[in-house]
Amino acid sequence: MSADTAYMASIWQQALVHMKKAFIKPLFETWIKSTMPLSINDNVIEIGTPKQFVKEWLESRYVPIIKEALKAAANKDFEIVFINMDMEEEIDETALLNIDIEAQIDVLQEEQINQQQQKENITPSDQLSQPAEDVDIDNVDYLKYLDDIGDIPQAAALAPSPTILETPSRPAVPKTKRFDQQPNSNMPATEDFNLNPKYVFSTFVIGNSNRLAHAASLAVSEAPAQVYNPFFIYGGVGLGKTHLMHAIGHRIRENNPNIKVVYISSEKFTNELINSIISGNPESFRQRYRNIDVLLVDDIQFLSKKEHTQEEFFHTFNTLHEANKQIIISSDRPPREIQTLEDRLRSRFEWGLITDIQPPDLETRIAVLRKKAMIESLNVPNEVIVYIASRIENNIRELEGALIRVVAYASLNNQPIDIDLATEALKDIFPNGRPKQITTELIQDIVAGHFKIKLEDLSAKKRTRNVTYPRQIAMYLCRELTETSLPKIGEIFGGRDHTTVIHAHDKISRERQMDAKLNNTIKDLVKRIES
Ligand SMILES: Nc1ncnc2c1ncn2[C@@H]1O[C@H](COP(=O)(O)OP(=O)(O)OP(=O)(O)O)[C@@H](O)[C@H]1O
Repeated sequence: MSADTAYMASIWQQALVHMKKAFIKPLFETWIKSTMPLSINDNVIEIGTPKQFVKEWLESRYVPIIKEALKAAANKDFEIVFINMDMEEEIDETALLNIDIEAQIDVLQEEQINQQQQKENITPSDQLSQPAEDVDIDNVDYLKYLDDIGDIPQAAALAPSPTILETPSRPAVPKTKRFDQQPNSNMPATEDFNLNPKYVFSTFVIGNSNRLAHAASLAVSEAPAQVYNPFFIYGGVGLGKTHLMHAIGHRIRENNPNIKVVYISSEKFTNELINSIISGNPESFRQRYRNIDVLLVDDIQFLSKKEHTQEEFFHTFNTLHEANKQIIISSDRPPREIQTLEDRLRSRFEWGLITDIQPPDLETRIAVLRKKAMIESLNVPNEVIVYIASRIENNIRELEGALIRVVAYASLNNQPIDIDLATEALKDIFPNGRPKQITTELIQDIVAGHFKIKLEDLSAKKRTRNVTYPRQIAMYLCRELTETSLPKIGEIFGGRDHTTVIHAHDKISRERQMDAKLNNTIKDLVKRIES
């Protein structure tokens, strides 16, 4: 054992002792014990995790506690880099998550008891001091409001109310002890707006780009208003935000059919508000949205510039949140980037959990298409699936659209689905025709050319940065763009171990999120590889 390794092992052992005290037992046993220290270098320690989702979960939630334990052990501050080791053993993600939820609920319950105790000590004068922003909604000038043309969405202005749909029936799961809210009784329980029966958890494909959003959505649906409230999901067009919101709505209703779940887009919210004002009955609107248990508002970015709708939504938000009702919001960008969103609304969105969905990697895009084909009982050859998935990167709606187009084309022409038919059916979308075969050799060639190094350097033993960096990028691209296995990639790059490939992939994925220049270089390389 080298001196560094011995030092690292000793620090980690001591840090574990601190963490054992800091975490409750089930959390320690499930999340921390499965990790291991990999390397230590000045003030950076690399910690291996058995799976990607463990890495993401630790990164997003427990870094401060682990850092504190390391500081207590080594008497200095460490930066932690988590590395997914992709271990073979199966880990039940949902079980881990549940343990986490249980632990959080314990903490929350404790907090609630503390708050209750504090409330009981509040003096009457304390209760009178309202926050300055709590404006009386009844004093809003609605004539001015109607003049405020910016509040009327163009295409859908004054649209009728959303259709009322039932959620698909599944035997009701007995109410868990955590889900102890009293459902609101002012509205029939069946009044669930627009929950699409196809958007459920079982049809949602989990990948690196949406794993955290999915895990948090599950947590919210199992313990509404108790873990993350509000829950804010953001991400680009067609990446599954609406799907996840509906899935939460369905799951909550499956667990308790009496819960009133309302899904609405922010445009419809605006339209309904305007309709209620025109018909002289704004109170009915307020009653409708303030007497529910779970409010799902999609595409909240459309409220930007709509001051009065924001005002109304602010009060709806407050009423529901104070009554301990769950609020779930989606947007195409994080709250701080929604222009002209009032600060008080923005800060409320930041009370809970904000999570994002990124564009899916190739693996996830293939899995989405396979799942879609399976659900619709479509017999689509793998090469056609890979062809579509490698061409549409940023939008799952478009990905599904392309698949449907190919299937329809085959059916109309009464031809079997193969790569030639797919090329023909999609020629307007992919004018370049047949896809080029992406090989590890092609990737190596393009990367070496870009970095002006010799092709052999990528598989040589050299460890200078001008070679290791391109090598890591090339390994990353081989993993992203080809279906070559990890050991095979290691072998191609000079007989390296598969853990080196995992490390390279992890490092470049992480750095590309923080380094715009690297991100652009990779996009550029991908374009050249695929063109
Ligand atoms: N991970 C996924 N697994 C399976 N299907 C998915 C996934 N993500 C998205 N989809 C599908 O892609 C389509 C678009 O998803 P969705 O409407 O949820 O996107 P969105 O992010 O809300 O987009 P927008 O910003 O346009 O509102 C839907 O048919 C949805 O079922």
